[in-house]
Amino acid sequence: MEEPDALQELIAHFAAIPGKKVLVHGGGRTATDVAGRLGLESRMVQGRRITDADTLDVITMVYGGLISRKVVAQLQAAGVNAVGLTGADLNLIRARKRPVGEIDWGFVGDVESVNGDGLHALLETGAVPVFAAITHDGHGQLFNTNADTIAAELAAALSAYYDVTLAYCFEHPGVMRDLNDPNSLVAELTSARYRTLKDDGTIKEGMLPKLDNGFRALAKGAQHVVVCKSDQLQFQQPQGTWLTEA
Ligand SMILES: Nc1ncnc2c1ncn2[C@@H]1O[C@H](COP(=O)(O)OP(=O)(O)O)[C@@H](O)[C@H]1O
Ligand SMILES: CC(=O)N[C@@H](CCC(=O)OP(=O)(O)O)C(=O)O
Repeated sequence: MEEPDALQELIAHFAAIPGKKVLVHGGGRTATDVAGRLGLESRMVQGRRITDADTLDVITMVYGGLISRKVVAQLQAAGVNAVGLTGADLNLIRARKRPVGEIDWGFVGDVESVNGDGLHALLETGAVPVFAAITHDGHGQLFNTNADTIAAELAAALSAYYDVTLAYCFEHPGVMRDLNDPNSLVAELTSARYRTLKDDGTIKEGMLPKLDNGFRALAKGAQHVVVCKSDQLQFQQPQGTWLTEA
């Protein structure tokens, strides 16, 4: 979403999806860039950003401001009636501070609950919610929360109202056996196969939170989970990697 051309393409494909839809975005690269320009160093541990008070201000401005507004404006230009939200809006996503163990992540929140009724009511008005990766605790504290996790929690909550497909989009056709071979797509991924491919190093880095969250969403009721390229989004049966529980 942080490359203008890729964003334009994603917007066009997202706009073409029939039915009700929700978009979740991060913006970690831009947050790191803006923080650096303000003299703040960014530190990631286990893929999560250590978020002190200054960093929380930056991510609130970048995800909830700059990126959210740009995405909403481009969706409006594509004919999608988008509304930009954080988890604090309409009390949609509550979280609690990630407990301090060996590491204190600062203002990083783990999702506690999703206001499914509120989100369902919003979707039924015809609005298309666009979520920044920000949650709140209900007592005035905002949190930085991983975007893949938010998408999984929203998909699970919405599965009580709709037949939900959770799609994780990125630059490859899906989970690959070899990232340099475009013909090595893993079309179907069971949790057992995931463990094997993780253990032998085939699946790593940024793909791990997508798949961990994807399998959790399936276990919590989401009907379908796919990892794919954004150009597959408009198809009813996108090509990509479909997660299955067995
Ligand atoms: N087996 C795999 N198949 C596809 N992508 C993989 C695999 N293993 C690791 N990855 C990496 O996961 C990345 C996706 O995660 P990431 O870039 O962190 O996503 P985002 O920033 O959109 O959350 C890909 O760019 C790719 O480099
Ligand atoms: C707690 C935590 O790490 N939050 C992420 C939220 C952004 C995200 O998840 O999205 P991208 O991967 O697209 O940046 C972060 O600040 O990087």
